[in-house]
Amino acid sequence: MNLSKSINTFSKSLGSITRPQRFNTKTGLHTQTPSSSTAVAHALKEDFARSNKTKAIDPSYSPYYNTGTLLPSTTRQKLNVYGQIPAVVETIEQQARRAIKLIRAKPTNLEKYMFMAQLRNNHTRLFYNLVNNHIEEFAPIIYTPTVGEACQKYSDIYPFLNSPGTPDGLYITLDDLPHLDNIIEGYKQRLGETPDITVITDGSRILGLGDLGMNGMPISMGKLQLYVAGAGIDPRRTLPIVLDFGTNNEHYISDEFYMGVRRKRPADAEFYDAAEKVLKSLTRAFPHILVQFEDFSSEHAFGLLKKYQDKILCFNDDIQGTGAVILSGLINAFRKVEKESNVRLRDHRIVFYGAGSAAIGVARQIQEYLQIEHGLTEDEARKVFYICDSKGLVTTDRGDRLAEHKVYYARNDNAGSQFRSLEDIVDYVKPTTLIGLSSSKNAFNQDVLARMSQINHQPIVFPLSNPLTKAECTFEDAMNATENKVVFASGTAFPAYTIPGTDQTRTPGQGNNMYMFPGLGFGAILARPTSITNRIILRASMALADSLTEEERSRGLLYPELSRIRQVSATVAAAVCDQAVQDNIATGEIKSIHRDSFDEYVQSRMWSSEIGN
Ligand SMILES: NC(=O)C1=CN([C@@H]2O[C@H](COP(=O)(O)OP(=O)(O)OC[C@H]3O[C@@H](n4cnc5c(N)ncnc54)[C@H](OP(=O)(O)O)[C@@H]3O)[C@@H](O)[C@H]2O)C=CC1
Ligand SMILES: CC(=O)C(=O)O
Ligand SMILES: [Mg+2]
Repeated sequence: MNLSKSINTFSKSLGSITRPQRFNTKTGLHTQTPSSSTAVAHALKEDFARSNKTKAIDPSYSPYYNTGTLLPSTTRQKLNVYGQIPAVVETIEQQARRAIKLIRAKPTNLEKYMFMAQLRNNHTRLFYNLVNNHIEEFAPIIYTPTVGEACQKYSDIYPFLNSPGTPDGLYITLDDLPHLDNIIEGYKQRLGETPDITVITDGSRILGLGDLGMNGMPISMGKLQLYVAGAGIDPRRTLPIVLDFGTNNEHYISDEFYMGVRRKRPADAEFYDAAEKVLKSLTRAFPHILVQFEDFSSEHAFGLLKKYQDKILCFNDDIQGTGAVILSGLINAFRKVEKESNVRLRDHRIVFYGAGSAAIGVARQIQEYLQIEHGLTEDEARKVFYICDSKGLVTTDRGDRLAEHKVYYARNDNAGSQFRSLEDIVDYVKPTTLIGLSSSKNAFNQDVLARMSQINHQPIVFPLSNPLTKAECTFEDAMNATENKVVFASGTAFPAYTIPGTDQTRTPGQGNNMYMFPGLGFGAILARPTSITNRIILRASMALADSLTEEERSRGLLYPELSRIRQVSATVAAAVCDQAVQDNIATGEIKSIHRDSFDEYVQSRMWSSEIGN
C-alpha cells in the first residue's frame, strides 16, 4: 500500500473538522460528544494527517489508528481492511465493557498484566481508556505490585506480550555503544515521533526486588504508561530504555530463558563511560528530551544525578520523585497531628528504616522544606533525622566506612552508644514518625508499632517499600497495633480497613512517586527549564500536598483520590511551570503563556485516548 498516497486521498475526502472537547474535573479526562460514525471518521482523518507527517506508520497496522470494530465502514474501505473485521460497528464503551469482563475473569494478576500488555500493543486507545476510567483497578496491574512480578518473569513472558507492530523501547547493551546513533535513528524512524521523555533503568535495583538485569524493562514501560494515564503525555512520545549492561543475579545468568546479556555488571568507570555515551547519543537525537533515571542501585543513582542534573533535563525518580511525594504526604500528616494532637512541626523526630537512594532523597526533601518554608537552620533541620541501615542507626563512630550518601545524616550525639535493632532505636529516639524504605518485609513488627503507639497519640507510620511482599508492615497490622490511631501511607496500596465491631472504614494513603512523577515530568516538558532545580521539586511537592480537597481532608486522607490523578497532575505540572518561569529558567512554550492560564494550558496539552488525539 502506498501509505502517503492513501493518507492524502483519505484526508482530502474528509475535509476539515472541529472536535468539541471538555475537561471532566471528576475523572480528569477529556470527554467528547458521543462518537457517531462520521465523527469517528473525521477524527481518524486528523490521525492520518498526523501520521502523514511521519511517513513511517501504516495506519492499517497501527494500534493507534486501526481500532478494529470502532472503524466505520467507509474508513475500513479506505484502510483496505473492509471484510477483515466483523461487520458490527461498536463504540469504545462497548469494547471497554467486553475487555473488562475478560480481564476480571483472569485468575491471576500476572495474567491480567499480560492481557493488558497485549491490549496496549493491539489497541492502544482502548488500553488507556480502561486505565484512565478504572485507574484504581489497573494501576496495581500495570504498576506496583504486579509489575514487580512481571519484571521477575519478563524473559519468560516476553514473547507473549509484544507485537511486531509496536516497539517496546530500546534495549541497549555494552556492545551496542559504537552504533548507538544508528540504533536511536532506527527507533526514531520506526516510531515516527520525537520522544518528549525517556525512563531509563539498568535493572540493578528494581523496586525492592534487587538486581533483575534486562528484566527491569517493564519498570520503564510501566512508569511511562502512568505518565500517559496520569498526566496525558502522548504515548507515542515516550521512550522506555533498559541498559542491558549485565547482571550480578546468578539466577538469571544461569537461566536458559533469560534474554539479557549474560555477564557481570561492569565496574564503575566502564558503567559511567557507557551511560555517558548513551545520554550523549540520546540528547543528540532528541535535544529536548526529559530523562528520568529509575531504579539504579543507590551509588549509581546518586552518581548519575550528581553528574547530569545541571547538564541535561533530568531527574532521579527514586531520590527526587520519592522525596517530593513523601514530603507531600508528610506535610498533610504533620498538619493533621498538629491540629489533632498539638505536635509542632519543629518537634518531629523522624526515623528512616533504610538508608538508600529513596530514604536519603526523602530526608533531603523534608530538610529543604523545614529550612525554606519553616525557617529552621540547617543544623536544626538535619537533627530531625535518624537514619538506619542494615547495621543499625547510622552514627559517625559506628566503626564502619559509611557510603558517601549516608555521611551527612550520621548522628554524633549518641555518646558512644550504638543501636542495632529497630526496637532499641525507637526506644532511644522516641520518634513521632517511622518511615520504611528498606525492602524488609514486616520489619515494623507488632512490638515496634506498639511502642510507636505508646510514645505518640497519633504515630505516623509510612512503610514505603515495594512491592507488597517487601512492605515493612500492612495497614491492618498498623491499625491493630496502634488502637487505630496510626497515620499511615504505604508504597503499594493496601485495601481499606473496617474497624472491627464498627461501621468505620479507614482508607490508607498510597505514598508512591506515581502521584508526583507524571505532573513533575509533564511540567518539565512544557516549561523546559534549564535544569530541574530543588526549588521546582519543592514547589511540586507543596502543590501536591495542597491539592487535597476539603472533603478528602475531612476523611483523613494524606493523598488525593487516585481517580483524580489527571487533575492533580495538571496542578503539579502548572506549579512546575510557574516556578520555572518565576526563576527565569523556563525555555519552553510556557514562556508565551500568561501565568493565570497555566492550569488551563497544561490541561489543553494533555493527550487523551479519544480518537483524534
Ligand atoms: N514508595 C515509593 O514511592 C518508593 C519506594 N521505594 C522503595 O524503597 C525501597 C528502597 O529503595 P532504595 O532506597 O532505592 O534502595 P537501596 O537499595 O538504595 O536502599 C535500601 C536500604 O535499605 C537498607 N536495608 C536493607 N535491609 C535492611 C534491614 N534489614 N534493616 C535495615 N535496613 C535495611 C539498606 O542498608 P545498607 O545500606 O546497609 O545496605 C539500604 O540502606 C525499595 O523497596 C523501593 O521499592 C523506592 C522509591 C520510591
Ligand atoms: C515506586 C518506585 O519507584 C520504587 O519502588 O522504586
Ligand atoms: Mg523506582
